[in-house]
Amino acid sequence: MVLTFYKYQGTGNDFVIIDNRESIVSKNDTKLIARLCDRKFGVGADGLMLLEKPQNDEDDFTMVYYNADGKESTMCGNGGRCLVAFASFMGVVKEKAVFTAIDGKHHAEIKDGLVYLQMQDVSTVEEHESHLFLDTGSPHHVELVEGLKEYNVDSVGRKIREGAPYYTEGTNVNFVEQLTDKSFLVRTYERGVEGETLSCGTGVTAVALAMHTSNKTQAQEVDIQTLGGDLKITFEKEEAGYRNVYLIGPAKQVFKGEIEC
Ligand SMILES: N[C@H](CCC[C@H](N)C(=O)O)C(=O)O
Repeated sequence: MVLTFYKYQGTGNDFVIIDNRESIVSKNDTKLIARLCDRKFGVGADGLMLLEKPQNDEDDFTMVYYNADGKESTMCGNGGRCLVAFASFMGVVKEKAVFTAIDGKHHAEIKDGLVYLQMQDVSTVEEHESHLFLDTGSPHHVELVEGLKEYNVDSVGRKIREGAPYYTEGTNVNFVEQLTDKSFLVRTYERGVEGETLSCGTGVTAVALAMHTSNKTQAQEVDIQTLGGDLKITFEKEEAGYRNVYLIGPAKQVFKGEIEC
């Protein structure tokens, strides 16, 4: 079968996207999905998304996300932004979108060439001695480090991801360096890619909320620099946690292709 796919990237986090509204790809074909994400034997990507038919009247579409290992995973923030851009490119939506992903309903808007993606509310931010932990649709361990540019993200990130208390379930690991009173540099070891990615959307969202929780910033609009580009996170602090959390940034189509599979 010849499969048409689209390659997108959001601040360097890259994805294969397939319009699967006619169910050409079976949702549990782990082997095919891992092959498509393979950077030597396939297209190559950090993850893959299927654009699926909506499951209810309010939604425009459904998002299904897979890590590069071919297994369905939790929410992908950069992937969600890319899927909204793809849905607009395909004429499924104009500049506003409502869709359901594994962590629930999301509203999004394309404005001034950027995709604004509303993330789920976050009710709990765990504060530990050396780090913070929270779930922004995917699990995130967040720790401040010095000299982040030279830091060995891959090996230290892997140890944390595999060790206590995460073990097999794992977590994403975000290393942070404060730049100003409302901006940070972030590098992320991403679960399921099992390596550093150029950026991680749910990760930078977690960092922004963690830095606010630990009083490193009082701002409710935080700028994050990643190796793949710049993202902005806006949010409202409420009694217990955070709401109206938005992940804002670019999402670009790199190429369209066909692959025999
Ligand atoms: N690999 C992550 C999901 C994708 C996260 C990242 N690509 C993002 O933009 O949020 C996990 O298994 O938790």
